[in-house]
Amino acid sequence: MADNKLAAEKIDEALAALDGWARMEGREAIHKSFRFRDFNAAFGFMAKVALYAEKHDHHPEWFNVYNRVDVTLATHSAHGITMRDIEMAQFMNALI
Ligand SMILES: C[C@H](O)[C@H](O)[C@H]1CNC2=NC(N)=NC(=O)C2=N1
Repeated sequence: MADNKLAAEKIDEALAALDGWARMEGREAIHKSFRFRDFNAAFGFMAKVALYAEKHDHHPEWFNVYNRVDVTLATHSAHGITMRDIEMAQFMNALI
């Protein structure tokens, strides 16, 4: 079930195939820092992710400065990392 917290080994297995993503220290979440050519490219990425987020009712935590988008993914309702986070990370990686 997509809403169940994943076991540590499942997360590591998934992250091995997810370029740039890593577990966060001190929090059950995954993180990646994306760099783009400029703000327009960064914001275009965010716009596509925003549509995905609304469609799937799953929303990223992110911080944008110019061409940088720092993303943290966790499933708040599960207090941890679920397949929803892995699938969103896969979607983000497929956009770049
Ligand atoms: C009410 C609404 O469905 C929930 O708050 C959704 C919205 N987006 C969410 N996003 C994330 N990342 N985790 C959640 O638990 C979550 N819950």
